[in-house]
Amino acid sequence: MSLSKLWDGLNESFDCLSSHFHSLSPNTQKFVITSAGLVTAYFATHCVKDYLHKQRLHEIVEKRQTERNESLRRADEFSRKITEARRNQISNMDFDTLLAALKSGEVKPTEALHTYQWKALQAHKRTNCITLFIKEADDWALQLEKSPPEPRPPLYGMPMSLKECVPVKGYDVTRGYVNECFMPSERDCVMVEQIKALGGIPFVQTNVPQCLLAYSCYNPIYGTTNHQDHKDRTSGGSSGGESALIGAGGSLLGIGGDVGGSIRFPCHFCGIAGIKPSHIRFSHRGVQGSVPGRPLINASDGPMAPDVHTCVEFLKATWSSHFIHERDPYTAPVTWNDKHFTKGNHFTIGYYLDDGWFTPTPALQRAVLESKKILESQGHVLVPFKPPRIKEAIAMFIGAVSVDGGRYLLEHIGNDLMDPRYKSLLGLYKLPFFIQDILRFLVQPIYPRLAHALTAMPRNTSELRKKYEAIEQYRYEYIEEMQKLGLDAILCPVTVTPAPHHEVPVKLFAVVSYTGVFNLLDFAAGTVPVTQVTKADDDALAGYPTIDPWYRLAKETTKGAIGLSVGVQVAAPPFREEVVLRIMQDLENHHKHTDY
Ligand SMILES: CCCCCCCC/C=C\CCCCCCCC(=O)NCC(=O)O
Repeated sequence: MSLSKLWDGLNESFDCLSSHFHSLSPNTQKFVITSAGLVTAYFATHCVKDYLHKQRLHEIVEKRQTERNESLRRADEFSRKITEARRNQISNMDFDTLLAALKSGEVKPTEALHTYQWKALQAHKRTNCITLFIKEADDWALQLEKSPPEPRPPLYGMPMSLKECVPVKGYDVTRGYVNECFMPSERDCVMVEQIKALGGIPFVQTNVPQCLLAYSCYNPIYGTTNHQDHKDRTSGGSSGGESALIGAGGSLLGIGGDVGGSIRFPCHFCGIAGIKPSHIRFSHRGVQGSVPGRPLINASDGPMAPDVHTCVEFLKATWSSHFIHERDPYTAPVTWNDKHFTKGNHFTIGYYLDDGWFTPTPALQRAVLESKKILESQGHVLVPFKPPRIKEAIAMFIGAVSVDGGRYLLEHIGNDLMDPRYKSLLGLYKLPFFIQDILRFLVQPIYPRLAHALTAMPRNTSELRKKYEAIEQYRYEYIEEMQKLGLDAILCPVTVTPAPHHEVPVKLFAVVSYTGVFNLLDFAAGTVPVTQVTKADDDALAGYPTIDPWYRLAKETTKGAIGLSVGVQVAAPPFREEVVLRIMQDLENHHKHTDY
């Protein structure tokens, strides 16, 4: 339609309305004018309020960025308190060597701290992984130096990094929301209390995606964190600041959190190791996840490190006493079980390459097959395992994190500055249920998996109760399948792709079937790097399915990913964390002696 035609049309409509208006009685005319005025005033007030709110949020971001720059500057200044030669010397130490040097007094806690402040800054330049340095760390290190030389606590002087949502007194837990800036935690969470009691020094907080329910890493306060070697790819999420920092050498040990894979995705993407214990082995007092009120999908904190061995040492130390249970009686009083971890133990392990819901790209399947062979060569018994009803399990997972139909996320992101990349996901949540039903009907023939995801959210309390009942049943069904085969643990892919491009994860949420199932089951689940994407894997992508937009996206983002790290996932029922770690350690030991 040409502009002049449009103009003529508008004029005609206006004339028509105007003649109708003049034919009305004076009182009705007054009523129409007043109502129009009120409606206009309402919308104008709303727009102004919204504008002022956004302005205030931008000011908060600016203030926080100034504070962050000052925090980085200060850390840089402190990191220069030791000579470059000494720093290089400490820098080259692995976890065991540094810990031994700290305990023997060969390295002082302040020296270790200054070295890691410097290394973290270098990692930050590559990845944008740091939110704030913890300025009290210097005092804590000095206090440790002044403490009597014996007995040295197990993590004496070891600098440790924390995902931003692990509460530290005096520091925010923003979860990437601007609205939650400048609301510092009033006390340390139990994990931080324990780290300090063990002699560890929390020294830096790391970036997360806004809302935490994502395996990418960007938010409007601190920006986007990238993979240490590929700016255009994500370091993962939601513990993506941790994986980038550790992957780039800026920390030897960090704490992440996991509700659907937030430790395992980033470890796999960045080529490091990590484990999410079952939630009953760590306290969650004061710890906020993406969405509160998930009785059957709980948050699990856990260690992330360059290697499995460091995770083991950390967990041995934290579970060496009843420290956690004494502070939080809702946790189980279970200490480290060395019998399960003993070297040479042989386990029966169920394995699968494909969960039947989302076929992994070639490198991720190869990683499982090669790990199977390695574990067999070490005396473990590997048997094929078909995880039960994964299609239903993913719907249970989505339903359990969206018990309110996504309201909590919509309200929090809707009232904040939003990264536009979240639009598509929030768009789905925004749709009223009857539109979701229509959409489901329309997409069923071409995109049946999305249609299935659209059935996942409970619509009333009765459906919610049924959802919880279904999860309880699923847990026992899964355990029974394992018991029938005499399985101690499961070996499977971590997800579907290696580190994807930043914008992919929020669209490709369906891959959470591989990680989310173990949150649903509350199993211990960890990730260890075992290989890298090869040219042959890239070529094999030609045969990868393209039957729906999710598959096409997975294929597209995996193209050209040669050299990217690939991990495998190991999982076992609650209180079998040590079994998971033993298997991960066996894989790691094999790779230590053979370059992959
Ligand atoms: C109308 C249907 C809408 C479906 C919307 C799907 C909602 C999200 C479901 C899955 C998200 C998958 C990403 C999970 C990544 C890891 C999340 C995690 O562990 N976060 C930590 C935390 O929550 O604290």
